Amino acid sequence: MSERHSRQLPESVGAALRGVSSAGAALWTSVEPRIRQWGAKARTRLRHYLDEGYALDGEAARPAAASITFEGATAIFGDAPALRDISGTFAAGSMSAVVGPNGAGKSTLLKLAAGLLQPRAGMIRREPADPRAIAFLPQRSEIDTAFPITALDFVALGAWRRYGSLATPNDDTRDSARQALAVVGLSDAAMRPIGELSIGNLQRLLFARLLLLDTRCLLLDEPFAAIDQATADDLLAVLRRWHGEGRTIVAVLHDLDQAREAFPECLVLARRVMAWGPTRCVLTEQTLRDARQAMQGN
Ligand SMILES: Nc1ncnc2c1ncn2[C@@H]1O[C@H](COP(=O)(O)OP(=O)(O)OP(=O)(O)O)[C@@H](O)[C@H]1O
Repeated sequence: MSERHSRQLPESVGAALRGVSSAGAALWTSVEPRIRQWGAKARTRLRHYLDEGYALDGEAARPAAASITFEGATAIFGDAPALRDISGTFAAGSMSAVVGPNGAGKSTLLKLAAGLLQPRAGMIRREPADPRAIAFLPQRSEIDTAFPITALDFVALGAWRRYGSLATPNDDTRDSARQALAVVGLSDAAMRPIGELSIGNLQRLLFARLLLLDTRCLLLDEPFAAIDQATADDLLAVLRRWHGEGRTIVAVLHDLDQAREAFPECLVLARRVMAWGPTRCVLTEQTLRDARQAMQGN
C-alpha cells in the first residue's frame, strides 16, 4: 500500500462513516486506530520488499535471465490472422511495454510468448526453454473469481510446481504465501474468498501469486487496467524491483505515459510489428498514427 493510499483511505472511509449517522461516527472512532495500524504495517512491508526483496525457500541461486525470440510468427483464429510475421526479441533482463489499438494482437502475442498458443507459421524460441522460467498473468476477465478459494490458497497455488499438482500446499508454502500477501498489502484478506476482493485487491493478489512463482520472465496482460492510482503505483514499484533483479518483464499497456515513464523498451503492434526498440525512439505520434491506420486497413 503506498503512503498516499494508506493516508487517503482512512480519511475517505472516516468521512463517509461520520456522514452517515452518529452510530457511524462511533464505529469509525473504534476502528480507526486499527485501520491506520494496518496501513502502516502494509506500507512498511512493501518498502522492505522494495529495498531488500525477501527470501523464498532460502533464496536459492538464481537461474540465468530469460529471453523470448519471435521468428516470423503468425497466429490465425479461424480464417482471420490475428498476428502476421512477427520477428524480434524480448532480451534477457529487459522491461518492455506492448502497445497498440484494440484488437492489434497484444494478448495473442503474450500467449504465443508464454507457449499457451502455438504459432500457425514461424517459431518462438525461449531461452531457457524450460516453461517454468516464464510466468503469465492473464487479463482479469479471464480469471474465474467465482471459484470458491481463499486469497491465501489462491496465492499458495502459485507454487504448485514446487509441491506437485496433485498435492496440497504444505506449511512452508502457506508461509511463503502469507509473506507474499503481506508484501502487496493484503495480509488482512488472507482468509477471504477471492470473489469478495475489489478489482485493485484482486490485482494485488495476482502479483502476490507471481511473487511465489519466482520466475525469470514475467508476461503481464494489462496489469494496471481499471485499478486505482495508489495500487498501480505500488504494483509498478514491484515490477521495477523485479526488473532490477534481472528478470525479463513484458507488459501489455494502454497507458502510453506509463509506458514512456517506466518501460525502457516498447513494441508497437497493429497485427504486425509497427516498431520495436527503445521506447523513446519507437513510441512516437507517427508510429501510433501508422498503427491506427494499419488497423483500419485490416
Ligand atoms: N480465442 C480467439 N478466437 C477467435 N478470435 C480471437 C481469439 N482471441 C483473439 N481473437 C481475435 O484476434 C484479434 C487480436 O485479439 P487480441 O485479444 O490479441 O488483441 P488485443 O490487442 O489484445 O486487443 P485489446 O486491446 O482489445 O485487448 C482480434 O480480432 C480478436 O477478435
